[in-house]
Amino acid sequence: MKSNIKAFLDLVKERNGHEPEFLQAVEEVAETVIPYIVEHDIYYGKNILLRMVEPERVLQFRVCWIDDSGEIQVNRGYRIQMNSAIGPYKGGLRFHPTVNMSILKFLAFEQVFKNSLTTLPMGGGKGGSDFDPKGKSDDEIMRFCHSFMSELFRHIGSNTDVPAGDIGVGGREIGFLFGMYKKLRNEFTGVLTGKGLSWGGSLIRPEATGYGTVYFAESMLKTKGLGIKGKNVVVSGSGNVAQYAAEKCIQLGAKVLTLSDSSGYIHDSEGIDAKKLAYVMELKNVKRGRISEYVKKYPKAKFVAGKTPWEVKCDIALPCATQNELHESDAKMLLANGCICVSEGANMPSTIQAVHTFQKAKILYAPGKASNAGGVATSGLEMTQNSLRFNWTREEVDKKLKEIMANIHNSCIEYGKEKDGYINYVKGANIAGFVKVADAMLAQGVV
Ligand SMILES: NC(=O)C1=CN([C@@H]2O[C@H](COP(=O)(O)OP(=O)(O)OC[C@H]3O[C@@H](n4cnc5c(N)ncnc54)[C@H](O)[C@@H]3O)[C@@H](O)[C@H]2O)C=CC1
Ligand SMILES: O=C(O)CCC(=O)C(=O)O
Repeated sequence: MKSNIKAFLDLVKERNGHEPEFLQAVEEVAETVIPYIVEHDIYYGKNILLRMVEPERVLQFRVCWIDDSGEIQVNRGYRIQMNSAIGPYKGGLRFHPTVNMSILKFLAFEQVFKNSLTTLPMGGGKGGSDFDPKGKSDDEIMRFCHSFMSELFRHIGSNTDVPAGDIGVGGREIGFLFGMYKKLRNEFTGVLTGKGLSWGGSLIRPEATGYGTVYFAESMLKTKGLGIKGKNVVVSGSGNVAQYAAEKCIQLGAKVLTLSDSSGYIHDSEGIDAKKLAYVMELKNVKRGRISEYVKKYPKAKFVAGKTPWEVKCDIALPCATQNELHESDAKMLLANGCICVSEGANMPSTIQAVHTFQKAKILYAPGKASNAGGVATSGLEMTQNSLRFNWTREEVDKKLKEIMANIHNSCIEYGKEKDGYINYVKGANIAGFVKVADAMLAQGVV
């Protein structure tokens, strides 16, 4: 078995050697899916995984825009259309200076499995730009988004490819992108999700990724007869996913101790309550400030510069910032401090070594493609509402989100339960995600 995995990874490495994040995401899937393929004749010998690691289409384009001082800026725009076997390409756009082909291909690859797990008819894609929104005026953001869409509009559509937000792309950016798409196409369709409520958005979409991550943690804890109430929770990040993960933890009676950004983390040993979280939301979403400012407002809290929050003692860890933010040494520290549950809000926040450390200790560990799927699932619900030209209530969407997260948890148990009863959520998510896409690819032939 090991030689099958190695031979496959060597081939992928040969073609994509300069893309470390993509190779990491592929390795994590290959470790569990290749043994499954070898044991199942219908998938064996058909190079299905080899087909799945090759994007159906890769788009790269120039994005020129004029900054507030009148200077012409040039960025790179991308869209990776990874797999459309079970539905139109679907996945977010990331605007961050670190964006490159490796990062977007890893995200698009993960998205294929994640979207399949939701049970909704969505293929996988991802895109974005190396544009850095930090420090830009609203006008500059608008000019950039308009320019970005003036090329992307040719390649997307409500039945072709439906982008949404990710790091650096929230409601403001989706608005500007939608405005330009509508102008160029002269049509009002659900081509993007994460839209404002008055122009086609869904209730709960902003909350969905963070809420879903906590619902998934609840399901995992339940397998041990435990709950979230009264637990100490460490959250990384302070953006969309982190904010709503923290909000749901607070609502369920847990104590949220930390939040972070790329400059460091804040530790509030008294707990971040709803009022303090409202301050963070204003700070991050309106003033677009740094998390370190929290300690000026709440001086009993401390700011730890240049570090991640994994050194803080907790029961539950929710990594909600970015890829590879949790290393093997962090995993060991979390275990030594008594952490029993890790539910990933971010995409691939734990390194492969950190994942193996959690699994060896047999704690509850969920990979992002399962635990953060609530965001894209609710995007799927937004697409449905757009097609129906109808809006569901907050309660209806939240109920559907809870059901979807529970179904994903059940799929992980179905495909990931080991002989000794340990639930390997990585194996479960990878195989359950793979089966649906692979079956569709087999049915559609070699295309
Ligand atoms: N927005 C969504 O619906 C979904 C997002 N995700 C993932 O969740 C993660 C966070 O995304 P959002 O909250 O949407 O983005 P955001 O732009 O709202 O927030 C990103 C957060 O990550 C922090 N961050 C970024 N780079 C960092 C670094 N190098 N070190 C420490 N912190 C860093 C930022 O300071 C910010 O707090 C990403 O991995 C994203 O791919 C996953 C599923 C859906
Ligand atoms: O809602 C979407 O389509 C995008 C969500 C996303 O980018 C993700 O799940 O990582």
